[in-house]
Amino acid sequence: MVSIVMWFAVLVKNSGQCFKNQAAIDWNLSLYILVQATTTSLAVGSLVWVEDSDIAWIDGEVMQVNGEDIKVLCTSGKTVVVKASNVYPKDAEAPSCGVDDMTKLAYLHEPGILQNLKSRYDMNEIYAIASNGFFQTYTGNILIAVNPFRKLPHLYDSHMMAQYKGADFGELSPHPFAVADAAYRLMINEGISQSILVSGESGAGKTESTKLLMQYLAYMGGRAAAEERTVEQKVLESNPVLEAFGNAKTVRNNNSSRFGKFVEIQFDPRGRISGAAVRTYLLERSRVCQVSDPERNYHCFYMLCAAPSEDTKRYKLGNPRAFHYLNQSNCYELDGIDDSKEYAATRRAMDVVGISSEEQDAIFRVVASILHLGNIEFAKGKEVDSSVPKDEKSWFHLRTAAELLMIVDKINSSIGQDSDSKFLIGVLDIYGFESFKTNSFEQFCINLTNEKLQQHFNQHVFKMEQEEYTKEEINWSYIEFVDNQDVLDLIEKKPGGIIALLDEACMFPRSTHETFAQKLYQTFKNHKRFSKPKLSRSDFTICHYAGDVTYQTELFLDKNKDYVVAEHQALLTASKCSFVSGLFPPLAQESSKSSKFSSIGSRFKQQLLSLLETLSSTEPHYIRCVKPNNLLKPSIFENKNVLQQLQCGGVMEAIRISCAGYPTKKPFVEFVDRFSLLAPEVLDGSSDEVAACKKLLKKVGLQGYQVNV
Ligand SMILES: Nc1ncnc2c1ncn2[C@@H]1O[C@H](COP(=O)(O)OP(=O)(O)OP(=O)(O)O)[C@@H](O)[C@H]1O
Repeated sequence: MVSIVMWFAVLVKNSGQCFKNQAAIDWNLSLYILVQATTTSLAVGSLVWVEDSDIAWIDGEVMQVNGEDIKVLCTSGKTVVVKASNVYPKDAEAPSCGVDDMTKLAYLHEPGILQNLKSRYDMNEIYAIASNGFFQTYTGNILIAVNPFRKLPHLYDSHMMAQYKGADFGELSPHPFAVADAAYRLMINEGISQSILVSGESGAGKTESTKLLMQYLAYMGGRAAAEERTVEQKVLESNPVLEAFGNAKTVRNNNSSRFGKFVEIQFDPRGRISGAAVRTYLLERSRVCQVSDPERNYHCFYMLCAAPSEDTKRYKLGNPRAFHYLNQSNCYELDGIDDSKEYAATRRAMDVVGISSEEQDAIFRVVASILHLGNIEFAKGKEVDSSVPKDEKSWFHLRTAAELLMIVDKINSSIGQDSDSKFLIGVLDIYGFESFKTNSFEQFCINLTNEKLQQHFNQHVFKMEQEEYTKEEINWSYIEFVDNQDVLDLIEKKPGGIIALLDEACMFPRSTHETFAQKLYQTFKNHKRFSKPKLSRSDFTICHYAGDVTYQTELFLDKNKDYVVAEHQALLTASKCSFVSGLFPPLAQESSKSSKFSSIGSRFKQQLLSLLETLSSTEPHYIRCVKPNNLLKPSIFENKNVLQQLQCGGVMEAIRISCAGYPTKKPFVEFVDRFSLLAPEVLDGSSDEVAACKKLLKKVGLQGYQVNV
């Protein structure tokens, strides 16, 4: 028998005190118990989980206990001997269909969570709650959404929205509607702005979840149809417009958003939508000029090529195969998608959003020009090192170039912001943590975002736990706050952080990625979150909260530089098309040399700062999207893949934080039910559940529990 260390903390919540605005959840006595099991007993016959190289965790039965060595017969038939510290107890009573709220699991550990998600997924139950949120406010909960890769329309129809309206969180199955509903009601009842942070890797389902949240918020905050387009219609229709210009087929997702976005929905005091704003982050610009097989460029290019003939004639377009920016890849069509229909739908959505037909024409003219620009070939010029466009056609096309996502400005001005709005619900759809074989500047920025959001999450959860324990007079002094400030300092401290050093390198003409890497090695040689991989001359590794990532610096300098060549700027500013000239307003004359330098890294850092400021004034809710397989197919749940995403999404870290406190909560009555067999005499009928719990705990002689009544 291995040592038993168990903590029991029995908390009592006085009825009414915690559920101010909640009527339906009947916590009756409002009592619950927090139980922390740091290690558990292992005896012959115990059911356990052991690590497995193929499927991450496999279950089995303990055959022999030999000190620290445990012999386990796995369900696969093989026998393994493992260290006791690597063995986790399996709950023999866990329902085979899983539980929708994982805080109800008897053991809140990695294999238990994985098993629960898998059993649910096998039954098309794609949502589950992880991490014990805070019942007082319903914030801090994490909804896990596993991509079904199949249509489940019954989950999202108007009947479903009606069901979630007004239902208490936890009363119905976990769902994005439940999260949106909780956020909406908290906003109305408490007058506090809310945010819903949706993250996950590419193809995990962030955009789909975001759309569901927006759909629900529009349903709750919509007004009766007026003669004009309503704000919520505009907000919803901004999605297809953004997708047309900012989404593309990649190997990981046929409709991948190549930018992050924060949609801020503003409400009036009566809870009706009164305005909205979209903020976007880090559009992948390089895709416009460079696409690799079998990916596609942004959808809008193919749509325009498939437009009705009067439009294609006007824009002098035709077969996408004729354009260099599209024919670098052999993929032109998408399964089940008709680009000509998408073109019409995008035009309709632009109408709804309030983009006039002249503006639409200007936008599509720019899109067409980009395709033509890509076909310009250059010939050697007369002067040394110079080149000239090969022919007249090329000169014509050179006058029109633009940056696509400026469309966002148009959407924002058209939807309109409500400057009087006191509260808002923000929905953040942002790329999750990324770690590939090669990681460049984009991954660096994405991972910085995730570090910042993780810190925000940690602080929030920790603060809430602290408040909860203080209220219950539970001693929490031993709970350590996990902080990742050191990684953030490493990346963004000014002066001296990686971004600052990168900016410095970009300003210095003789810098190369190698000199930049050398500078990093020198500066951070003793930093515990930084290392130089052996055998590499220019890579560096950061130890992120979600794991180590090695970055290749080759393109860091080029990708960080952000300027438009002065001559190009002048040319575009002079455009007779006001849409084009508006994209490149003239620069202020007096700007000094240093302020002229603008870097993507620093600008992104500022954007993040402002995002975090907004988020800090809100109560956060979390949705972690999980992609169960890389084949984008239904019914395949790859354990290792999922586990890695749970780690990267901070789910495991969140659970670790919870485990630092009291991870498992059970009502008193359940506790007595489950453990009274240890001392059946406590159920003598003379005492209530609280007293029975106390007697039980005393009887079994456990140390280290707290009872607060
Ligand atoms: N709830 C869902 N029901 C049915 N299918 C879904 C659901 N969520 C996602 N999918 C499928 O998965 C695809 C990818 O989802 P989505 O575009 O939302 O991913 P993403 O996380 O936003 O990816 P990226 O970061 O690449 O933009 C969708 O096009 C859809 O086919």
